[in-house]
Amino acid sequence: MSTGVLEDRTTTLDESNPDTRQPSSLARLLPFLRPYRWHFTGSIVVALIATLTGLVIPLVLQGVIDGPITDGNFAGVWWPAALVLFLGTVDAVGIWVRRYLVSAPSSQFEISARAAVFEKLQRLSVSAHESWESGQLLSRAIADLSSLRRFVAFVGPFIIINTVTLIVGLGVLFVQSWQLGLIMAVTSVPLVIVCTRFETLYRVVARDAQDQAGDVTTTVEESIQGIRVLKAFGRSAHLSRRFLREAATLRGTEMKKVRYLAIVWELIVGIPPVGIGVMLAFGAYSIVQGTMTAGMLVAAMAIVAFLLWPIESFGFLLAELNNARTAADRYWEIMDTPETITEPKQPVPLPRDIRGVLEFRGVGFTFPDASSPLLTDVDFRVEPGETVALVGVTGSGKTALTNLVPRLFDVTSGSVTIDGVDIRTLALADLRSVVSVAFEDPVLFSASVRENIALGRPEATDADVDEALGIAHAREFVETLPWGLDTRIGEQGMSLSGGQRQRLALARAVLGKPRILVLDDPLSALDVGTEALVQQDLRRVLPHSTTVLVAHRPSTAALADRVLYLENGRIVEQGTHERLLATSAKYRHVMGSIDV
Ligand SMILES: Nc1ncnc2c1ncn2[C@@H]1O[C@H](COP(=O)(O)OP(=O)(O)OP(=O)(O)O)[C@@H](O)[C@H]1O
Repeated sequence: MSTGVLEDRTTTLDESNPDTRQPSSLARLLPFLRPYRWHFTGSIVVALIATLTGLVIPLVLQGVIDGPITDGNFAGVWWPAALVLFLGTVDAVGIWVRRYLVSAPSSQFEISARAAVFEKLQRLSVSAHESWESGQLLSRAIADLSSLRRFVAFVGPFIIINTVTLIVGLGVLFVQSWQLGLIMAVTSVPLVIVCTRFETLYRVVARDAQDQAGDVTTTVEESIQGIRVLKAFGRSAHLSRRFLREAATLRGTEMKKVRYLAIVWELIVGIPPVGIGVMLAFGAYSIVQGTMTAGMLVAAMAIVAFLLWPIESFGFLLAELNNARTAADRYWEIMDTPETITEPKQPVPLPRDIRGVLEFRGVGFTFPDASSPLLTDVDFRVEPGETVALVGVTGSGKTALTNLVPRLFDVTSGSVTIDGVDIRTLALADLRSVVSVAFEDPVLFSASVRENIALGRPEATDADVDEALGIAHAREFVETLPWGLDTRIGEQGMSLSGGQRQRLALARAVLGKPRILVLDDPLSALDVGTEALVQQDLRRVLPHSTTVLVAHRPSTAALADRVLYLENGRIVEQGTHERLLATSAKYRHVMGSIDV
């Protein structure tokens, strides 16, 4: 896959001007939370009540010191002690209720956002997928969404809770003694400056770290998928070095994050004691002067001690806020990718009793990232029951042409029609219900043989599946599998040979005798004997469909009623296989016949 887009994406955040980031990427997630708005509001209210009860304790302390203790009345301590116990219980219950209220909704948020990104990936065109590295997609769909869940469950609420706690605490301090409140407020100014600066710096490294984690995921994923090639070519060590290099880069960025965090923590933890010292000195002086009671000073100190955690937690909360913002930016980069293969606004219904006349009319096609057209003025018509083979040198555009029929790509000029209807005006589900495809590289999923074959037609009966297996000459080997049709194959199941996989992909394509069949060199991995057997049966079923068949071998081309010879994206010759063999030197060359 291309790396260019990754490079583009890692630089979408202009480091010199961090404000180029979409400011509302987190706010755009609110619709996911709307169904649980009362849970989240309730959890914040409960947490606020629980936290603010803690602020009452210093006032109780003041009452005890200036009252019963000063008066030597020990019996007067019981009620305040019971009150403190009650406030502590309220705090503990509040913590539990808050967690109870947010845990299920925040997990549900993660699931919904992940489902939305998965659906978006399904809707995105093949070209969009080709422009993203798979690891980047994985890290966005998995790690970034976990970071967002932490944000909605914990970080976001606590930014609100701690801010309110600080404001209320400062207010109580001002009411107690405006001088002590002022000292505390002045001490907060450097903290605000530190936090703002930290926020700006951390945002850039947070983005780098998340992109680099995507690179590492890509390398791991590629090394697992390509393990055979890597081993066969002895390149495992090379990939290990790449992995270690990327992991080291990521480690460097993570260490940078830790350094920023350490500095900010140091300042956040270090600055308040200066204020506390000044407050203590002022308080002691005031007590001596008789303008403040000992209880007032103890209460003020207890309030400041109570506010230390909300202050200190801001370093961590701001770091998490930035991780979440970057995660949200990266999430919306996927969600905002334009969908190029779209449903028509008002789909034309499929013609009743569809015949399956497939026509390419003046078709031109250029890949989205290519500078010149691949296909030019391609005109041909395939009648129902007819089989047309596409032949041409490698890279001449045969696969690209077949991809236009199920709209994996859209034509850039001209049109492709089925029974005279432009396929772009049909609903995608309708189009794909009449077009069946077998790709050159047969992809099987982690599922049973039956599920793999009935992928496009889940309603297919056992008899349909059996017939398709028969046509692809796959019945025998499927019967030898441990659980027959129910054997799990694909990535996490039984390994099959290339020819077996290809036959299952062919069975999947011919299942239910589709109106239009697109086969990209479907027999290339079969031995000559098996190929001959499959061809015999294919010959029997092809007349039921309109078939476009990419052929590299004479035996495959011979299945077709007509052959189109592609050169530089144009059809330059056409006729029956035999006629082209007899008349075209180019054709004979491509078919591997000795030129005469
Ligand atoms: N996604 C893409 N973006 C840009 N160019 C592409 C893309 N996919 C394929 N190409 C280029 O388009 C050209 C035609 O590719 P295509 O796969 O259609 O050839 P083909 O005739 O089927 O070849 P083969 O016989 O080797 O299968 C090639 O030069 C290929 O590099």
